[in-house]
Amino acid sequence: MRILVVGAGAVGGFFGAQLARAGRDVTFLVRPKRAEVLRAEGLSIRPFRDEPFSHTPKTVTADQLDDAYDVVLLSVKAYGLEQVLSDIAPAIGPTTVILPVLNGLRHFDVLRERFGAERIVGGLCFIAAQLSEGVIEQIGPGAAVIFGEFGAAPGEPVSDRMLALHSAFSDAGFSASVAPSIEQALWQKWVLLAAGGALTTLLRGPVGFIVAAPGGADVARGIAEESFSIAAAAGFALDQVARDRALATLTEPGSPFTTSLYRDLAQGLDVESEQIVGDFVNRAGALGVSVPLLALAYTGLSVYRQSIGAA
Ligand SMILES: NC(=O)C1=CN([C@@H]2O[C@H](COP(=O)(O)OP(=O)(O)OC[C@H]3O[C@@H](n4cnc5c(N)ncnc54)[C@H](OP(=O)(O)O)[C@@H]3O)[C@@H](O)[C@H]2O)C=CC1
Ligand SMILES: CC(C)(CO)C(=O)C(=O)O
Repeated sequence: MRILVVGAGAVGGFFGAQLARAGRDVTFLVRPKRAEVLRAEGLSIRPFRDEPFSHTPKTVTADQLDDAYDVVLLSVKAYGLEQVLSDIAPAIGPTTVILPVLNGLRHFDVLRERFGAERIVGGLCFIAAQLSEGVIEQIGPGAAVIFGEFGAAPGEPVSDRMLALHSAFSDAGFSASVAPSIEQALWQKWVLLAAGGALTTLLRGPVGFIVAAPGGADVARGIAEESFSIAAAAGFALDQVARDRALATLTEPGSPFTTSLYRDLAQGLDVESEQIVGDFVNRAGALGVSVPLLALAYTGLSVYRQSIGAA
């Protein structure tokens, strides 16, 4: 199975290098500058509490793409998606599966519109990683990619292409699984991410600092409850186990938990606030759910984007 990983940043670089190290046929679609760096230095990965490794990646730039791949793993930031739509077009054939692991949900409609719903599968990842000084560093435990066919119900037989994807992604240094319902899995992750992203960017620190500050744990619980309400109103209520797990993540004393949204903001970079928090808040409005804390966080992120000239 030929896999094209689009973007060799924190997420694409980590999962792509792990897949390549496990012997899978992986090519990275990168922009010319990144291609140059990768040619000179390779991809250096520092897994969390594990041996660092380097990989010499097979790379291609958009102008060199001339045939279809079996799987296109999309791992760019949301604000890079527009450009990617035209860049990847030559890689998309009649049976290509496009597996995006971007955060949020908006990109699925954009991809369906451009490449046809039949080529898009649901996907998400769990990892805490960053690219700094040329090294992709996994900064917390656990790495997982979860995927599934849209519309497949729990208990239904898994489609052949999901079985093939599962086999291609298995035993490669991270967890890979087919979700019983990818819609539910996407919402469950969105709740954790939007709540965690809103909380850590609003109060500007990791969960451990927030819950140790006066009123911090109340804000965390308030944001979690607002987030649970949006998912429930949208028809994707989290079960008690998932709620308890999310709440524990957002209120654990001493926890270093942040989010990619927070880490980007802390480094003065552009943030995916529209896709992660804005879309969430707007959906709450459309569903008649009151979310004052999430809305406040969204306002703060919008001010931040103006301050860095991104909006
Ligand atoms: N980092 C994390 O811990 C997690 C991130 N995510 C999500 O994963 C997605 C990717 O995030 P992340 O990996 O952190 O982001 P990064 O910014 O680290 O990586 C994105 C990469 O995409 C590349 N890129 C952008 N446009 C193109 C293009 N047209 N062609 C080829 N490459 C391109 C950039 O390359 P260039 O060098 O050319 O700019 C960059 O290396 C986001 O939606 C994020 O929210 C999800 C879970 C955890
Ligand atoms: C859910 C979480 C926090 C970890 O995968 C994430 O997706 C992110 O930081 O972007």
